[in-house]
Amino acid sequence: MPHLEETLARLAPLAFAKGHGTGNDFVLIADPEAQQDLSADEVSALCDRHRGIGGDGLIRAVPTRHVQDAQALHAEHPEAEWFMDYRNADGSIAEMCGNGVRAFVHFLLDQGLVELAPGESLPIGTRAGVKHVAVSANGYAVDLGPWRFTFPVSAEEKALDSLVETPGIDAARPALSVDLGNPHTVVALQQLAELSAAQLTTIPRVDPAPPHGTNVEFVVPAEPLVSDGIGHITMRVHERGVGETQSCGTGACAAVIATRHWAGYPEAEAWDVRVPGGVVRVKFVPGADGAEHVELSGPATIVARGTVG
Ligand SMILES: N[C@@H](CCC[C@H](N)C(=O)O)C(=O)O
Repeated sequence: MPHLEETLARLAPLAFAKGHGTGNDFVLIADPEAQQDLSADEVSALCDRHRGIGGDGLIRAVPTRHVQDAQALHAEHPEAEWFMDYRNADGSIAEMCGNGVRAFVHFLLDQGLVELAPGESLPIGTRAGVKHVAVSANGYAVDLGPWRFTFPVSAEEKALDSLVETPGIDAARPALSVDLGNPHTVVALQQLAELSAAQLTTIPRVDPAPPHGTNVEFVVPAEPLVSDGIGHITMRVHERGVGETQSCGTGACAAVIATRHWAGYPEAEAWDVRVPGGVVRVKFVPGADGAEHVELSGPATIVARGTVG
């Protein structure tokens, strides 16, 4: 791998913004002419926290029509003008990012690349299909579409499909896998003290190992789980391709999906997920396709704009 400083120097002058959603932070790049298809080394250099800009991921805003592996999506959904090209901090590609897609729309608005009237939603192309993002009371809400258990589970089963070993947690714990376009493995813990004790500086060992890796969420349900119609859980996450992050939007949805299943589908109009970086809200909404969709909402902020070099 070339020296990090040389990699960054070659990219100069590259305009970027830095943003986050509940502390899940991103380097954001506008690429309207599709001239910045960055290599894994370039992404990890930009995301380096000591010698780069720093971020859990990098998001390139590129017109969908210019993205080679999104041609089918573009043909089917020409309305999704902008594509969220999401990369983890290590340069790997991820299919979806819930906090990222809110930051992405905030960035498009900030750069004057789109307009979003109150009550309207903006269709965004992603590797997990088209997602609609609208302004919400707490920032932005994204319809992440239908979700599924990675392995089929009946509503009656309190299913657990894998075991997760984590330093700081005494024994391997059972977990449930959820697919939100990207992979998740949710581990239920009983106590907040156990959640704090988990050491997430190394990758939790998931057995059987998911073929493309996974994001691992550790979740503690509140007692009572639902109060005043709102479900409450606390979560920490180890993200694939990154490490522990302050928040993970798709992870929060996976954690709610698993918790609701384990709890026998209690009535709740929404779920608040407390993460180290704040709170995101998860709702189940009927989709136009007849399937149950999961909606994520929360803040998105731009903290800086600059140029590499
Ligand atoms: N932080 C994101 C998820 C980012 C991608 C993830 N690390 C993966 O590899 O699947 C979110 O807010 O959803």
